[in-house]
Order: sequence, then structure tokens, then C-alpha cells
Amino acid sequence: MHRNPIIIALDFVNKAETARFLKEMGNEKLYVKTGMELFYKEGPAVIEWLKDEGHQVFLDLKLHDIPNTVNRAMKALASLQPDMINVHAAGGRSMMEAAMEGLIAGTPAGQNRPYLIGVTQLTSTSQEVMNEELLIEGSMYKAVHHYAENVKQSGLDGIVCSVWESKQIKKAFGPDFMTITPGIRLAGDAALDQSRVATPEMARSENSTYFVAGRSITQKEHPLNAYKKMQMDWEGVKI
Ligand SMILES: O=C(O)c1cc(=O)[nH]c(=O)n1[C@@H]1O[C@H](COP(=O)(O)O)[C@@H](O)[C@H]1O
Repeated sequence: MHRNPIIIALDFVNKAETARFLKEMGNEKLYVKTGMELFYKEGPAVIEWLKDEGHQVFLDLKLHDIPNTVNRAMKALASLQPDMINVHAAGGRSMMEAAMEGLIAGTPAGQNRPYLIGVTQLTSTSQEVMNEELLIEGSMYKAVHHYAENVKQSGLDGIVCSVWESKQIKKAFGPDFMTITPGIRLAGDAALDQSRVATPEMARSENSTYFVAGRSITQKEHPLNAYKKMQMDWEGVKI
């Protein structure tokens, strides 16, 4: 299987740092993620630039507000034509439905609507923190499943969760319901602020649709090598 499952998190301070990184990645056409750090600094032009360079773009702003605000924000963001965009599922079903309506309304005629994904429990959240600090009872899987149910009922395309919930989610909601799994590390790399981490190989065996990798690639001296290692690990090639 040779589809590209890797979304690279471009968590850089500005466009110049991002351009430097992309140059080191050679001429690879990538699936990249623009999060709050880069988008808030550089604005919508950064999406246009990345798309012009031939990359696919996941715009990760994790919208979470009242339905009307999210609807109108989504409408504005849809005009940038990212390939994927997300909201926090914790905003509830009305908010997610409003997000989808905004996305559809804002997508230029004749263009594909971006995939809309609901974030369930952040991969930095441990079960202990979820239970004791956030006061969400039960297992991590139970919470992710419950949020996923709301996401699916709201007509979204899938969820962000960790690798460790992915297989069961696919079993419960069907193979077309996307699981996007951050918290990916090459064996031996530090988890840093993430709690629910896994390797690319585990992401594949747990049926992640896409996995998100940031620092395990971007902070390496040779990021292209790390990216290729991740691809090989996912394909089961022993490295
Ligand atoms: O929506 C996301 O992309 C996301 C959700 C989540 O639960 N956990 C998570 O880490 N992310 C993002 O995925 C990336 C992970 O980065 P690294 O920990 O450096 O690999 C960051 O850009 C996060 O914003």
C-alpha cells in the first residue's frame, strides 16, 4: 500500500522558518498542517502559498464557540480552500452542524468541500487528567466514542483522536469515518507534552486514516530522513 498517511505539523514561528523547512524536504509534495502558531502570525496568505507550492493543507484552528460565530468563521475559512479543517467536538452538535453549514456555504462553486473533523480528547490529555481535572468520568475510549457519536450525528467526516482509540472507533463507526491521529513519535523520541503517543507502525496497525507528526520530523537535523523513516515504519519496513 503506497498512499501517503503522514500529515506534517508546520509548527513554525513564521513563513521564513516554514520555507526553510520545506526546502530541506526537497521537492516532496506533502500533506501539511497549519496550526494556530503559523496562521495567527502569517494570516490566510500562508494557506494560499502552501497550496500554490503544491501541498495539501489541513487548517488546524480547532474552532470552539457559539454556533453562529463558528458558522460565520467557517464560511470565511472555506474560501481559503484547505483540504481539511477542524472544530472541537466539545462545542456540541449544534455548533458542529453550524460549522458544516458554514463550510458548505463558503466553499467556492465547483470546488470540493474540505473534510471537516471533530477533535475528541486532545492527545496531550491523559485519562487521569480527563477524569480528575476535566471531570469527564469513565475510560478515555468511552469519552472519545461519545464525542465521535456526536461528530458523526452532526454529519462531519471524522475525528481527531489518539492511535489508541482509532481501531475501535473504525469498528464502531465504519471504515469511511476518518481517524486523524497526532502524538506520533519515532521509536526513541521523547513524548514531550503529549500523553497518548504511538509510532507510525502502530498508527497503521490501529487503522489511522492519517497520522500527524510534528517535532519528530521538524526538529530533526535531517527532517527528510525522519519523514522517510516514518513512511518506512508505517509500511512495516524494519529500520
Ligand atoms: O488537531 C490536531 O492536530 C491535534 C490534536 C490533538 O489532539 N493533539 C495534537 O497534538 N494536535 C496537533 O498535532 C501536532 C502534534 O505535534 P508534535 O507533538 O510535535 O508531533 C500539533 O500541531 C498539535 O497542535
